Amino acid sequence: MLLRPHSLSYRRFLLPPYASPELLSQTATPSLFCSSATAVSTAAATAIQTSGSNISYGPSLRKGTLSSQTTHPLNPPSNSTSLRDSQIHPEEREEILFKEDQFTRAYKIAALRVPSEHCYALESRLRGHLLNWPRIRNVARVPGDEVDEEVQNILTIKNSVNDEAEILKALCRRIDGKAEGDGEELSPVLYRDKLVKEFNARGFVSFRNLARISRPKRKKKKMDEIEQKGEMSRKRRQRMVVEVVEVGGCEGGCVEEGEDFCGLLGDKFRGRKWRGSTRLLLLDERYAEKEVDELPEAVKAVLRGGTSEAAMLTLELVSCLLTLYYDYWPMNEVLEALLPMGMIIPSAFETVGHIAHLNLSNEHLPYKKLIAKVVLDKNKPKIRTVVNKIDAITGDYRTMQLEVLAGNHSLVTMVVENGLRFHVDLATVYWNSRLATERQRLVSCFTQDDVVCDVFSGVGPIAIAAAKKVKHVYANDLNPYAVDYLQRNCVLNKVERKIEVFNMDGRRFIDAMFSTEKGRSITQVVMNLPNDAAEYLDAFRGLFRNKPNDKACTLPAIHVYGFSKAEDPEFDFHERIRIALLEAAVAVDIRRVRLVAPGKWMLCASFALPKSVAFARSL
Ligand SMILES: C[S@@+](CC[C@H](N)C(=O)[O-])C[C@H]1O[C@@H](n2cnc3c(N)ncnc32)[C@H](O)[C@@H]1O
Repeated sequence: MLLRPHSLSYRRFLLPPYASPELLSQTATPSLFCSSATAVSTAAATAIQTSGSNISYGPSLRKGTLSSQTTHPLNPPSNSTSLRDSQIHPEEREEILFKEDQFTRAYKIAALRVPSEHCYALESRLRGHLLNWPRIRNVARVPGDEVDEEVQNILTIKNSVNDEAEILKALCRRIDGKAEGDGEELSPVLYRDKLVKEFNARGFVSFRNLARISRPKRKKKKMDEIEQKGEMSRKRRQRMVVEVVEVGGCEGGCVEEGEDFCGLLGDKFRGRKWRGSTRLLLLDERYAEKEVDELPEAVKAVLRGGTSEAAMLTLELVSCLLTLYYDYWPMNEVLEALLPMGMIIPSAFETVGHIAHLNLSNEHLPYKKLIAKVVLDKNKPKIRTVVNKIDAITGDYRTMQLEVLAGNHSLVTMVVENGLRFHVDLATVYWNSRLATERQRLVSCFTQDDVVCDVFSGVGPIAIAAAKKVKHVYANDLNPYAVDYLQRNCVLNKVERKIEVFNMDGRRFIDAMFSTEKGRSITQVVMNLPNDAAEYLDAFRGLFRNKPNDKACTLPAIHVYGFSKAEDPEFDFHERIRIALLEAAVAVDIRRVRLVAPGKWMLCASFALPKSVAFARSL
C-alpha cells in the first residue's frame, strides 16, 4: 500500500464520528461529521464563502461556496449536535460516516457562449485561457442548448421587426397544433402524431404539452417520491454541473416582457435573439466576474470577431456556476479532508476480483469504516467489497483473517490472471495477486514436453497456467477448500483433462508421486510455500533408491520458494536447502522475487535434483 502524508492545515479540526473519547476530548472544535440522525442543516446563510486569499490554482475543497443544504467540513453549523455531546450508542456511531453533501462546492466562473458548430475551433484558439481543471471538459453543455434544425429555420429568418412577427406567427401555429401552410387545425391525435414524427427526443421534451400527453397519469404523491429519489441518485452520481447564472449583466439574462418564449420552448429562446445550438467554453478561473474589457486580448478578439452572422449573434460572455459533487473529488482528496491532520493517507490497495484489500496501520483503525466507504465509493462498480487484513497470514492453509468494512459481505470472487480465470474464496483459501508476474515467469520456463508436479498448488494459478502449456500436471494441496476451487478452476479454464488433483500433505504427495511410475515422467516440481517449503525438500532424499540408477533416468528440476531476512538472503536460503537435502554440493540458481516486508525477501531457488540425493541410501 502506498502511503503519503497530507498537508492541508484545516484538517486539524476534523475528527471522525467514532473517534475515541480521548481523541474527542483533545479537540475544542466540533466534529465535521453529523449522523443522519443528528445532522441539522443550516437554515441560515445560503452560502458560506470559504475561499482563502492564497488558495492554489485549480479545484479545491478549500475554495468555492456551499449551498444552504450543505455543511462545510471547516464550518460545521453552529446549531448542529456534536457527536461528542450526543448520546449515540457505540454501535450506531460505527455506522455514522459522513454526508456526501459536505463535498459539494460551487465555483463562479466565466464562460463564452459560442455556436456549437464553432466550439471546437474556438476551443483550440483559446487553449491557454480555458479552465483546464482535471476531469472537467472545457466545453460544457447546459439544458436547452440544442435546437431542432427545423425550429431554427423558422426562427432565424431575419432579425427585423417584421420578421419577428413572422417568427411569432409560425411558432404559434406550431404550438397550437396547426399544420404548416394550410392553417387547418389538426385533431389532438393527429397533432401528437405529427409532433412525434417531426421532433427528435430533445425537441419532443421541449414541448411540455406533448410530454404531458405522452406521460401516463400516476398518483401524484408516488410520482413526487420517485422524482425525489431519482433526483437524489442523479445528484449522487453526477460529478459536476454547469449552470448559467448571468447573461449580459442580468441574472438569467435580460428579457423584455412579451418576448420570453422560454416558457414554451425552454431556455434556448431567450431575449431578442435566437441563438441556435450553443456550447459554453469555460474560461480560466482568473476571469470569473470580470468585465469584457478586463479579459485578455485573445478572448476579446474571439468575442469581437465572430466568423459568421450566426456566430456574431451568439457569442457572449456569461457568468456560470460550476458545481462539483462528492463524486468529482478523488479518493485521496476526500480522505485528506476527513482524516486528522498529519495522518498518512491510505492511497492504494490490493484488489482481488471485486474485493479491495486494505492493510491498515494501527493509526488508521479508528477510521477504518470511513476509509473503506471512500475506497468503495471511489472505485465503484469494479470494487464491491472492502476488507482489511486483521492478522498476518497464518495457519497451514495460509489464509488471511479479513474484516469486511464496506460493501457486500461476499469474499467469493473471480480473478483474471494472465488470461486465466480463477474462482477464489478469500475466507477459506490463499490468493496473492502480487505473484502474477512471478507465476508467469516460472511457467514460461516450462516446455510442452514437461510433466509438472505442483506440491502446494492452492486454487491452481501455477498448475492451471502450466497445464495450458505442458504435457501433464499433478496438483496437490492440503486445504480441501483450495482443492475444491482448484477442480472448479480446471473446468473453468478447460484443462480438467490435463490436471490430476490431490488433497494430501506435501511430503506424502511427493512420496506418492515418485514411488509410482508417474514419478519417472515428472520433469518439474514446484514448491510454493515460502514459509516452509525448503524444509519439505528432505522428502526427495532417497526417493529413487529402489530404482535402477541408469543413464536414462532423468531427475526433475525443483523450483522452491522461501523467505529470508538475512543480510545475504541468497546465501541464507542456499544453506537451508543444503541442510534439508543433507547435501553440500547443490548447484542452485537463486533469484529474488520481491520484498515482502522491510528487509524480508521472497526468493525462488531452482536446481536439478542431485543424483546423490535421489539415490541416497541413508535418510
Ligand atoms: C503460499 S500458498 C501457494 C498457493 C499457490 N501456489 C499460489 O501461488 O497461489 C501455499 C499453499 O500450500 C498449502 N499447504 C500448506 N501446507 C501444506 C502441506 N503440508 N501440504 C500441502 N499443501 C500445503 C496451503 O493450503 C496453500 O494453499
